[in-house]
Amino acid sequence: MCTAATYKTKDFYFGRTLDYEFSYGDQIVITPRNYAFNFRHVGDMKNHYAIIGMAHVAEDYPLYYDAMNEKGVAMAGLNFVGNAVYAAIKPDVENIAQFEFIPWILSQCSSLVEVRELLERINIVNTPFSEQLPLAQLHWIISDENESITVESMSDGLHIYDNPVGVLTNNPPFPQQMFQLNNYMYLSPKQPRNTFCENLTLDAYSRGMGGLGLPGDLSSSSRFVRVAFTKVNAISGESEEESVSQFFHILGSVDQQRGCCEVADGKYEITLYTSCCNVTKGIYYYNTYENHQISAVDMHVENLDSDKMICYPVIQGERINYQNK
Ligand SMILES: C[C@H](CCC(=O)NCCS(=O)(=O)O)[C@H]1CC[C@H]2[C@@H]3[C@H](O)C[C@@H]4C[C@H](O)CC[C@]4(C)[C@H]3C[C@H](O)[C@]12C
Repeated sequence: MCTAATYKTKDFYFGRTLDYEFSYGDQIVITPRNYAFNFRHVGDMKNHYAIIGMAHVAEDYPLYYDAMNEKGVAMAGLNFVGNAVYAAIKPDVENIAQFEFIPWILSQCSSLVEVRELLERINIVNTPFSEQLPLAQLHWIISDENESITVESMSDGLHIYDNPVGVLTNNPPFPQQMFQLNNYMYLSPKQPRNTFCENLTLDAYSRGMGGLGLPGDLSSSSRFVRVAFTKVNAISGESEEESVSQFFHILGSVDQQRGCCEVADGKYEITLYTSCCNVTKGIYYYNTYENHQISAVDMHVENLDSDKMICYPVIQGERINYQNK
């Protein structure tokens, strides 16, 4: 399971949890403007917008999971198992392999308006990266500071949905996820009033009772409602520290602890990492299951005119701040 969310204070923030039972070996990867992307079916792109995100690197190629570009567009791929279907190659369209989708969009779009234009000509195709790294069944959230969309490639074609709540999890398809929010419109951060029966004396005996009924389990539809409720009600100061901290708290509402979601005998899904992109400033923040300290990589500290990928290892291991030794 995975969850993605957007958040706006003074700057625009975008991030995700990546939940799985093992890591593919991830790094924070910057592809500067002159790193050549060799797209399988549409040829080479020698220069483009710079990109930073979490990726698995194979054959000197960044297989991004989530990323943003220097122009303020961000996107993430989340599992969509059993529903994602990629097309065969077609003439007169831009055939982009599933693993190329993030670089294709982020290398050339400076806004969601441009993303929508590019998506009119795209065909997401079923070309695998390699035998060892076959197709991943994903859907995507793409955002700038003004709007978000969800992209789902299914057996009946490519769907592009407005995503007015700015969150995404996994199955079922996005329209069903949005529809179920109707069931929770009574939820509120305020204390409830007794509308049950005026002749009964009912007591709001605990704080937080306006949220009674918010689903607490780890299923993707429950996480969708929970992170949506948390995100739309979350209040933060405008400073970078307050905003980043609040963003991690929002995704903390759907954090997965080892042992609570068994995926095979003795194998458990956990939140391997949580990311928070300051999309306005190009800073990639993250923490991991084993390291709660927030680490960051700022793309603008690097030479973004380079033609070589720049990689930073994910820092693991808890760093505990002893106060008396
Ligand atoms: C497993 C990840 C998704 C996590 C997730 O959504 N879990 C939910 C599980 S479930 O639905 O609830 O069952 C996905 C997100 C991005 C994926 C990676 C990226 O797409 C990049 C490449 C793409 C290659 O085709 C396969 C390897 C890969 C390196 C992918 C491996 C894996 O499928 C990743 C890491």
